[in-house]
Amino acid sequence: MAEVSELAEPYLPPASGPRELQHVCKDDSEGAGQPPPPAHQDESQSAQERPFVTLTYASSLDGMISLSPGLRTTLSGPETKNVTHYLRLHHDAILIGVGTAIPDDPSLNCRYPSVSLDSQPRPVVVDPRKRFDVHGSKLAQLAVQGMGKAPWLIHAGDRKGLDETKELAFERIYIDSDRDTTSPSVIAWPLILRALKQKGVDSVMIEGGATIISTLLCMPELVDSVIVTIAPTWLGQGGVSIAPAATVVDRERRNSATLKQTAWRQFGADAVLCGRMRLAD
Ligand SMILES: NC(=O)C1=CN([C@@H]2O[C@H](COP(=O)(O)OP(=O)(O)OC[C@H]3O[C@@H](n4cnc5c(N)ncnc54)[C@H](O)[C@@H]3O)[C@@H](O)[C@H]2O)C=CC1
Ligand SMILES: Nc1nc(O)c(N)c(N[C@@H]2O[C@H](COP(=O)(O)O)[C@@H](O)[C@H]2O)n1
Repeated sequence: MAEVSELAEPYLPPASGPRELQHVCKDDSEGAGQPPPPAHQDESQSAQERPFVTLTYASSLDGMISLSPGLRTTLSGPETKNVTHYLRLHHDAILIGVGTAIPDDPSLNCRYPSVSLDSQPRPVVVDPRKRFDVHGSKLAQLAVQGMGKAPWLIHAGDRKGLDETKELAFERIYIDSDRDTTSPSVIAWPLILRALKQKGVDSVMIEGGATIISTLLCMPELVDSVIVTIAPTWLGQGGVSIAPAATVVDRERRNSATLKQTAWRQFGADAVLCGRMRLAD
């Protein structure tokens, strides 16, 4: 536990404890080896209107997060799964997309012994068109058993016409779709994050899947920390990879996303990389 907190604490939401950086691998990249600034150091408008956002996932050495679309794939060993539970305990909410919720049927709770329901994170599923059958899900089951908070389901829809629907085991939240896109089921991320903030969520850990992580890596202004487990294995072609959209400036390819203030540590056979998003020049 001490090793996890030594590595992760500087990258956690502000209320989560002291922020001193240790165990940093020195390299030549910007900020490596330097203590990262306190969370939300530049208090921009967006930082106040949204929760602290951590992106986290487990990746293979070929940048894959599952063997094939919709196939739950274990990459983290027990030691790094423990890191995930530590991180879950330090966030108000855990968010995934419906593309993960349907195949994985996840629990999304912190499975440390004797964690009270009050300290459990709120599971949130972005499911614009209500594809997820929450009634039979593990999330609803855990909520009824008092082992996790009732999940929130985010749907695309006109808030004026549809009130929030609350049930014992889950709650539906409707957010207008993004008027800037042609798809009626795409919700702008600032609106999703603002809705969470308005409902009292001060920190959210976004665990996947590939679509959501890849999208948010292209929105560094919305992301405070990135924590990636790297497992010493290759999943092979045909897997689901994390790959932000290509960036082309003046017809030249540029890196799409880069971390700064990185810190690494080994847990079992896996490495855990922590960093902050470098904003585009
Ligand atoms: N190794 C790891 O750490 C993890 C692996 N996974 C794996 O990832 C795979 C799933 O990835 P994906 O299929 O990409 O699914 P995803 O979980 O990223 O969900 C994508 C779906 O979420 C909804 N969505 C996303 N952004 C939205 C927005 N802005 N507005 C409205 N709706 C939005 C859409 O319905 C979209 O089809 C699974 O195989 C799962 O096992 C998932 C999480 C973590
Ligand atoms: N940290 C991590 N390592 C892996 O190897 C994974 N496959 C995932 N997946 C994410 O964790 C969710 C499952 O959580 P529960 O154990 O059911 O609580 C899954 O839905 C992905 O978001 N994560």
